[in-house]
Amino acid sequence: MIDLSYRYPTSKEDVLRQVNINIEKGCVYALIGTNGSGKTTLCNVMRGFIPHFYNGDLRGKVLVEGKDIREWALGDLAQKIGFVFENPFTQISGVKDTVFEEVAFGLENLGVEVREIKQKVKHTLQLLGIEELQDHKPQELSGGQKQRVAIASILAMEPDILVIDEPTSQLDPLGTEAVFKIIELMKKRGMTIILVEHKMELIAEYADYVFLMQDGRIVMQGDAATVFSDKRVLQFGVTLPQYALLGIEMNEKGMLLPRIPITEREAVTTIRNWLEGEGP
Ligand SMILES: Nc1ncnc2c1ncn2[C@@H]1O[C@H](COP(=O)(O)OP(=O)(O)OP(=O)(O)O)[C@@H](O)[C@H]1O
Repeated sequence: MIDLSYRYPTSKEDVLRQVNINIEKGCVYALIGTNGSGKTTLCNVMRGFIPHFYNGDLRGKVLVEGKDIREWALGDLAQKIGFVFENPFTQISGVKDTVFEEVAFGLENLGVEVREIKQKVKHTLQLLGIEELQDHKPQELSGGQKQRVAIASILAMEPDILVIDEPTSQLDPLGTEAVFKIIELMKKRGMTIILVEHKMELIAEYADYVFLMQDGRIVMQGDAATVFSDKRVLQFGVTLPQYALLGIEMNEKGMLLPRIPITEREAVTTIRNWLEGEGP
């Protein structure tokens, strides 16, 4: 995205302001920022809903594989970029009787041949470890199961890029962990993932790169370790992973760690090494 600015038809001012970001293949990107900072709008641009569904005023460039997003047909873009909504209830079609059919739905819409659909659905269900749900009614699943089925229905279409907007906001810790295990698995398979998430510990664990938004602008960006060791993040109304907060506090009290840990694992090793070496 180059100098991207956008205003919804009904909004008085720009909700994206001169956004410059570069998304590389195979990395996990996290979008963070306070409510209303523009994260979902940016996702809407990435998946082509802006400008294809929303009018408004879009300036600057969004290039997908070198071609401007305005020139992509939405159908072609949908095959390339999968999108998982915050609320799995919106994603489940409501017209299919079983999970198997639900996951097949997108492929049917793409006109894929029946035999191939069956193979792909089976493979996806296996990959996500939810084969046992295949004959269940989608409407009768738990929130966490629904979210996994929603993700499966997107992954079955084998997109190159997955955009996930707050996938775990409605889930309990176990459901959340299951979704992040899927994200990790997809990353290992070379998928590019763009994630909106408020739980900083999870971002620290899984994301390679972080974009921090405020008022429609990208105000900080960098690899997760760099952004999360920087106390300025707090000025933008966003919290830091608890391990980073601990590290920063220790440094401020003169207990100088060689680096700010951002995950539990890093915190344990860094503090253990510090205790064994320099120590209190
Ligand atoms: N369809 C719309 N029409 C007009 N304005 C909109 C529309 N959708 C969002 N906005 C405005 O655009 C701004 C950015 O909203 P957006 O939903 O992108 O923020 P966000 O960072 O995703 O927030 P949240 O964390 O609450 O989901 C807000 O001021 C919001 O009111």
